[in-house]
Amino acid sequence: MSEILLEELDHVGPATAQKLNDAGYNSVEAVAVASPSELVATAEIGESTAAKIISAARSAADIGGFETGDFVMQRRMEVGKLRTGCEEFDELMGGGIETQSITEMYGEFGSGKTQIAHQLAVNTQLPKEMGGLDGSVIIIDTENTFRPERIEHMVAGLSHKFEQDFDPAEFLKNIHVARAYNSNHQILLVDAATEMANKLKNTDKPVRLVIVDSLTAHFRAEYVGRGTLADRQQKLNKHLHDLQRFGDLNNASVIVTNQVMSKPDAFFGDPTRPIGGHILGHTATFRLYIRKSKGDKRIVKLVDSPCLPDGEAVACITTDGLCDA
Ligand SMILES: Nc1ncnc2c1ncn2[C@@H]1O[C@H](COP(=O)(O)OP(=O)(O)OP(=O)(O)O)[C@@H](O)[C@H]1O
Repeated sequence: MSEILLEELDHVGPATAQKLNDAGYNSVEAVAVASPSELVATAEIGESTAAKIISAARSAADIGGFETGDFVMQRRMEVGKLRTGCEEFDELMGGGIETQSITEMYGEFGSGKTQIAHQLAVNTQLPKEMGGLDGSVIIIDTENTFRPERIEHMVAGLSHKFEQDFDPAEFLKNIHVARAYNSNHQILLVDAATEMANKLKNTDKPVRLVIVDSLTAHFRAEYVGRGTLADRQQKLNKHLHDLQRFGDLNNASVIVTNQVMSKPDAFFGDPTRPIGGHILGHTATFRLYIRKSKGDKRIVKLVDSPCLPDGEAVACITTDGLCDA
């Protein structure tokens, strides 16, 4: 990320910098990739000023351009796989949840998205030979669903599974949780996450997982009605790009949850369509549709992945956490 502040750009005075900040454009990069009409609408500045600001931001920003295939290959070779605790689920994902990718879990209320997210927050901390990423975790919690007790249960579950004494307190110490109070706050927390990740970068527990649970709840509550759809998608899109960048820079997995509409008759179209619609579909690299089955069983369906066949896995959610059915 560039060290240059917005107010240091040509054509940006303190008042405009403040407006841009309030609208969620808090870095030179964010402005550089915005469109003039976006800035006009959100920061209340004229079209020609907007264009000048964007052009200044583009010259100043540290925006990645082209890179050679061997470099891309090298980065791909560093991709880690985070095991879920359920073998069938891991197989479905080609060995586990990938780092440097966004994995979206969508499903109805109570389908188990938050439970799986908790389990991944625990597993990430395990050493690689146990299926973890030897890292720490950042959770952006939008609905107050993080439960430290569940982490304790799941760590106890791992102790049974690996016949080894894991200390739940140690696991809790490596999970950094922030409540997001609205969508703008949620977007800003990715910057805070970047700061945290930079701090932990050279420790023995660098950040290897970021969870946004729920990705879409605030956006859905704040942008109501068809007229606001474009704005909502634009903001969500920016947020997802920030998250993807975070994943790339930190070799971290990004998990986002998304509730699907549960009252089919109240909406148009397929009731199981996730809320973010098209933009989310194209940005999330792996999309998992989670649904409840009999008892504690859950069906995990992989939907359009770039390099894996679509398919389904059955997993169980128990007090000890996620396990084989
Ligand atoms: N301690 C536990 N032991 C066993 N199962 C549990 C436990 N806690 C929660 N569950 C299971 O997880 C379900 C809740 O799942 P979860 O909160 O992950 O849903 P969600 O998909 O995140 O829903 P929402 O969209 O409302 O956030 C419960 O209905 C229950 O079946």
